[in-house]
Amino acid sequence: MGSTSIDDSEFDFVIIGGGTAGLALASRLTEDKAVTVVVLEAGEANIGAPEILVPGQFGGSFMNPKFDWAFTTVKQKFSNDRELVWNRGKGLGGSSALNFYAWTKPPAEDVDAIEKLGNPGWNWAEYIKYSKRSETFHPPTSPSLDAVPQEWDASLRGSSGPIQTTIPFHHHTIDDMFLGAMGNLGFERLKDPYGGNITGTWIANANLDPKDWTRSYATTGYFLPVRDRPNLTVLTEATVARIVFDDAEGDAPLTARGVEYMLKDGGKRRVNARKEVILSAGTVKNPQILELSGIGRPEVLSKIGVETKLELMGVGENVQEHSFIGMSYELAGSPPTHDLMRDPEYAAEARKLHAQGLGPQGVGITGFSYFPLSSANPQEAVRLIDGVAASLPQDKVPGLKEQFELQMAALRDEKLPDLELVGFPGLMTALTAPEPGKTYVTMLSVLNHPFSRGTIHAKSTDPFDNPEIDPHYFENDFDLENLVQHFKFTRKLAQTEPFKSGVVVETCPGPGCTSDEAIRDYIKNTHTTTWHTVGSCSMLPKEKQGVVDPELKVYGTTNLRIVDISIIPLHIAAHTHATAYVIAEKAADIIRGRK
Ligand SMILES: Cc1cc2nc3c(=O)[nH]c(=O)nc-3n(C[C@H](O)[C@H](O)[C@H](O)COP(=O)(O)OP(=O)(O)OC[C@H]3O[C@@H](n4cnc5c(N)ncnc54)[C@H](O)[C@@H]3O)c2cc1C
Repeated sequence: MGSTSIDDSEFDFVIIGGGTAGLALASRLTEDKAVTVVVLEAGEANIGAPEILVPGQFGGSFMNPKFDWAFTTVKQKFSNDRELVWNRGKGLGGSSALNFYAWTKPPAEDVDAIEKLGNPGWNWAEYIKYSKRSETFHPPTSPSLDAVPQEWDASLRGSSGPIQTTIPFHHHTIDDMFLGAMGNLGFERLKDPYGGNITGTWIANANLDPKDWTRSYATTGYFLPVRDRPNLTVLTEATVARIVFDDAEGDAPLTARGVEYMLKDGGKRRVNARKEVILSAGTVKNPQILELSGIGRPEVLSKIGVETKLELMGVGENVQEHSFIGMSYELAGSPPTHDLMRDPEYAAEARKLHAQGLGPQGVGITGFSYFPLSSANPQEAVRLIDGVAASLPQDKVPGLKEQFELQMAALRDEKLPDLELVGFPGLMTALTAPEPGKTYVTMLSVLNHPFSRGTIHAKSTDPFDNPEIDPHYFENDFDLENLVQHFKFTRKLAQTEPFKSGVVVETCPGPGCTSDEAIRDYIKNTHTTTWHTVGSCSMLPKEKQGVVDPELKVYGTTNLRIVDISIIPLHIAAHTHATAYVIAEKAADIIRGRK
């Protein structure tokens, strides 16, 4: 790892972005000693940083430029003109260094839908094969197992992959309340949600290494064990400005020869690619890098004064975003939660205990539930589903019709989830301040399959100028109405035992928020990114506004691929960390000709 010593040198593969997928891919490609790889990462190495490694600090490094890009969206017309902050991981490991440790996988149908959109080989069977390759699951043992009684199906888990996963040892009272009340409302408790069925309630695993209860992520799992390979070079604080192509005659495909990158001091450098350039800079930055390289929508490129080398209408389009709202409740009897960390003495003691593999720092977000709209409110589900079917702009954008058909089929399928509810052990809503000595639960409602589509485009030729992010939140009314149903369902849950006796009062938004208009306003004023944005470089047929083909190659190029979650063309009901590794593992096989 270094900073400036690779000027003008040549590598077989140049990977842009040392994040989740980028590092995983670099590690797999350099298993072949004959292949050389360089990874260029805009952020710092951050190796050994306690802000990354020690769990239980959810959001603790948000807005810190060492760890967080802290992007902002443009004003959101349907969210009361708010500009939302989008935290995304910066530095080695990317967002895997910043995330909240929830290790989840999608329903099989969501992955199969990606194949149905024109991507042979991107299905559940392949997903599970590559997901197993990326992980080592550590079954909990006593005393963890006594604290959180669990069943699991070992056949669904990996046993020798780089990312360590387990069940956090800290037991939450709120999980008993939440999952107990869901059970009393008739929702099934799943033995193991990692086999393609997630509908029901369950305890999630976390990407924690039980050896010392620290974060297992792309850096510790994929990079550090191989950092001394002579064929792997990783350069940090190197911001890629653009990909450099050979001049192509007429409509001949473009061949990438290397990339230009900028050092912190503004110095411009170049590195060359013998075989391929691979873009793994994430959903937000990939479209900007393509556009600065002359690939994208001509009207976007001409606006910023970049000559169009390759017209590709899908670049920066089809952006899909999970968004969530929280509803907070004060807990009866103040059982321990993350809230106690606000007390400096308690936090210091927690850090000491963590060093011994004990205490609340090992806390995870574990109580999860996914369920269809119809089981939240059958009458409203019919009304809303019929309403959205009638409202969809079927032919406006190429490729959307097929996506919406799959989304409608999923909405009408009473076995598939449309709602996600997660129990966060602590106050995670911003409108009310926590009171000393009191503890809280925040029920998080997550929109998984939005119908609104956003855009992300470069707004200047300066690679340090972040792109214009416009997620078009709630442009399709169904997305808002779906969250209204989430909200009402959470109120019903709070009236169900044992949740009911476990809480004193709803603190946010509070019992005064009752009319549909007030609920909508609360959602618009408080919803936030769930940090899982996909789609800006969708894997779809080119005429459907695809950017990459099923081999992840950018249309109209001979040797430029995209490998990260930006290629997901239709959002999945899962947090996206595990899926980023699936994409990288599969990409490695595609590139090595082993698929
Ligand atoms: C706050 C937060 C919480 C989350 N919580 C969870 C969770 O609990 N569970 C879960 O499953 N998922 C979670 N996620 C989502 C998950 O972590 C991400 O979806 C996943 O890590 C994305 O991987 P990626 O490879 O697509 O992008 P990233 O990991 O973001 O990698 C992109 C990399 O490219 C670098 N880069 C960008 N531009 C340039 C450039 N011009 N030059 C060089 N390098 C560049 C970035 O710095 C970054 O390192 C969370 C994400 C965040 C941000």
